[in-house]
Amino acid sequence: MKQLSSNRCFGGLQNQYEHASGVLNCTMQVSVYLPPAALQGNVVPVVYWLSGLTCTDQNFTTKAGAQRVAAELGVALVMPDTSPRGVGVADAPDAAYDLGLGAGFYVDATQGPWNSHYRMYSYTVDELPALVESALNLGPRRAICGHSMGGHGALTIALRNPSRYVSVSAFSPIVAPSQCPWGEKALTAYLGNDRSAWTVHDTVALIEAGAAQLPMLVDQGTADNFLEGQLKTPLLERVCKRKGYAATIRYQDGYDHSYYFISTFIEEHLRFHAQHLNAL
Ligand SMILES: N[C@@H](CCC(=O)N[C@@H](CSC=O)C(=O)NCC(=O)O)C(=O)O
Repeated sequence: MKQLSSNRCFGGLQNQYEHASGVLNCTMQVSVYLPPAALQGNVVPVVYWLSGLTCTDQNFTTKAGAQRVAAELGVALVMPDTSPRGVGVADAPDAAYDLGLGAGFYVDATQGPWNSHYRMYSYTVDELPALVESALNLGPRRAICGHSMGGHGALTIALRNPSRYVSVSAFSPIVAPSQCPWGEKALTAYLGNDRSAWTVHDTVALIEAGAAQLPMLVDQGTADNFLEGQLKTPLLERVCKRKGYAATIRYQDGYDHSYYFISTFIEEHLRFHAQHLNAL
């Protein structure tokens, strides 16, 4: 990994790196916060953060204000980009914000022209942790968290890989991409028309199918413009109740979809993850 920048932050370091990705077939950027404990030579656990539509590795890094609590708790934060990038990487024909660049949806595309680069599921689950954790001496204890499209990514990735993550949390996640316009558009493009291929990338469908329990926290703002049409949190509440899945799902009064919401509650999410990361 080539270091692009490094800034002292709450006694730790906020770094940005560039690396070649064999899985995505392009060069990627990733931001990493190293808490003071890591700089003192301790092997610290990691919270992976997955961002939403239009984001890069920089949105959460610069807007969420997560570093102060990560420093206190002694956890590293890893913030990847949301899609492959660069020359030859396909984008939506109309440069739409909800498909292509900035909108990888954390799936491995099987359909052209996306399938030569868009493999964000394998990148997030396998390639990135292997690279970052060995290069920076982090882990192996991990938690995963995300927002909106990234909340969908965090939930589906954790549900499919419960042995790799001790806990999962999400802000305003797309809980059922098979049942909303953002998800239907992206999953059709990346995975094709056969909806049976979509179910492993749909939180509600995974829980319906009996996914293993792991500690799960979800926060959703009541003033979020996307709640009714895209995020559909009640579908998650209903499937959890029906299947006896013990998730904590909270509605936060008056909060919208923005990083102001995330910055308000990120401390609670990091403390939730630290409780499980340190229990091992
Ligand atoms: N431009 C779009 C909406 C884009 C948007 O709100 N992106 C969110 C994530 S939405 C779900 O994945 C985001 O995180 N934006 C970056 C930020 O820094 O706020 C529209 O106008 O509808």
